[in-house]
Amino acid sequence: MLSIAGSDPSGGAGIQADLKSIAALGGYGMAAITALTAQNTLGVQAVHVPPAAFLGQQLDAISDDITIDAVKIGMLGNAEVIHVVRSWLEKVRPAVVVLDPVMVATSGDRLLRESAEAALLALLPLADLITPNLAELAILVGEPQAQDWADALEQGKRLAAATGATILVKGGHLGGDACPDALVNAGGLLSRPVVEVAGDRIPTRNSHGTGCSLSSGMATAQARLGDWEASLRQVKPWLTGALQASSQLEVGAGNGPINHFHHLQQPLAAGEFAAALRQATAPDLEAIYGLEFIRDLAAGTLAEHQFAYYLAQDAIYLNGYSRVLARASALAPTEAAQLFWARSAQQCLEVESELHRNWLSTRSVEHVLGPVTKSYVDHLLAASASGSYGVLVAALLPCFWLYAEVGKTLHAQFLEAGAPAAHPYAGWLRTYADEDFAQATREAIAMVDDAARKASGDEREAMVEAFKHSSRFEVEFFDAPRLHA
Ligand SMILES: Nc1ncnc2c1ncn2[C@@H]1O[C@H](COP(=O)(O)OP(=O)(O)O)[C@@H](O)[C@H]1O
Ligand SMILES: Cc1ncc(COP(=O)(O)OP(=O)(O)O)c(N)n1
Repeated sequence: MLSIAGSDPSGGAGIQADLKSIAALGGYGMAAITALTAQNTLGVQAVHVPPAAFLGQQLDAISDDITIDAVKIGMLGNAEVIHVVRSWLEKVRPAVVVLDPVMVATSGDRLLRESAEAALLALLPLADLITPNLAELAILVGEPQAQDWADALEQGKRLAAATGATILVKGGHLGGDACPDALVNAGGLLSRPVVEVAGDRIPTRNSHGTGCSLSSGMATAQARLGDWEASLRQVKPWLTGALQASSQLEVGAGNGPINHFHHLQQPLAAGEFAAALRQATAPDLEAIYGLEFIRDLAAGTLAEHQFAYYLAQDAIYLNGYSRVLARASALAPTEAAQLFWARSAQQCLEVESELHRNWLSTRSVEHVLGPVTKSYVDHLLAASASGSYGVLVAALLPCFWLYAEVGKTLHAQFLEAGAPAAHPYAGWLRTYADEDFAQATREAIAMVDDAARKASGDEREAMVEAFKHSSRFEVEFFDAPRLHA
């Protein structure tokens, strides 16, 4: 499979996207470079088109030696380059030619000189499949850009009639929840003149290189299947999955790339997921240490009514938390995990009753569900209703992890200060840094890590989200006495 296209050094579009797409769909990728761009996810900063004759040499070097099953043509840059590609196509006549008439990047930067549009038009009849986006389709038929899908299909029909090629009309730049694509050819090449393949619109900014990836994916699939409809039915779901999984990549600050290899997920090493969660929670841990409540608790200057509010909310929270722990036990995949979560649920209830017995019985405080406690428990209940064991235990983890870390730090500070007996919260600070709880926290982390290693990519993403939400609630929970006591 040969891509004749421009280079995108940020790896999202151009030949870099083409080679990834070809490999992802099982082809062997080759690339003849038409132009160099300096671009990233924010836009194109510069374009350099090397002498067109050198492109001719690249193309000849490939076709003189290697059988080419299919060609995808992308960015061409100028009329001289188009001329070289045209001569080479006429000479070699590859079995499959897909032409993505790249003119302007989504960022608005030109990738084809305006003066070369006529030369591009003349190249179109040499293609088997042309894959314009809505703006390119409009230019190629010399009309204003289609405002809806029906108009786009009509323009596709006119371009098919003018070129004799099959047109892949793309719904990427339409609004709405759906994102259809359609093959258009009235010449009897398809089962119907318009073959539409429906698709959901993925709500993401990471659409850099979708057009490149679709066209090279279509060329790769067509070389194997010899059927445009079957090719689109294979490539479109793959592309949708790549858009869906694009957030896993976190490349750049603008329109990021799609995740071409989403279906070949790398197995996670033991501890890798937990390490990523630890990193994700670092800002929340910092935020907790910066809270007035924590600083005053450590210094012994915390107002008693705030402490009492915290204890009362903790008791209410632990009751809800215990129920969700019991649900984790019910969903657990192994007996060891089932036992661990069930034991944790029981211990949680014991801590709750200890709170009432030893800490709350002597204080006058309202036992009313506070707003943060409610939101936090609601979030845990939603995670438990998700039906995913991984998502549920990821949501449960920050209560173990952040509490254990904060407890260890406050306890160490208390000891460093000589464990002053006159400290008003000495009794409470001594209970922090309990080794049994630290051990349970290590086990909970290992259980979440293990669940992530067995989870699908989507489920892992949902686990990270659930964990981050709970982690944020931990900050809010420690800050709630200041706001609501
Ligand atoms: N948000 C999205 N969700 C799902 N599919 C999309 C989305 N954006 C683009 N696509 C798909 O990506 C491919 C490229 O479409 P498009 O964005 O219109 O082209 P280009 O990248 O050339 O501007 C098409 O298959 C289109 O349906
Ligand atoms: C070198 C290069 N070629 C093509 C494009 C355009 O990519 P495309 O997939 O059409 O869409 P956007 O990346 O513009 O969203 C490019 N940017 N660079």
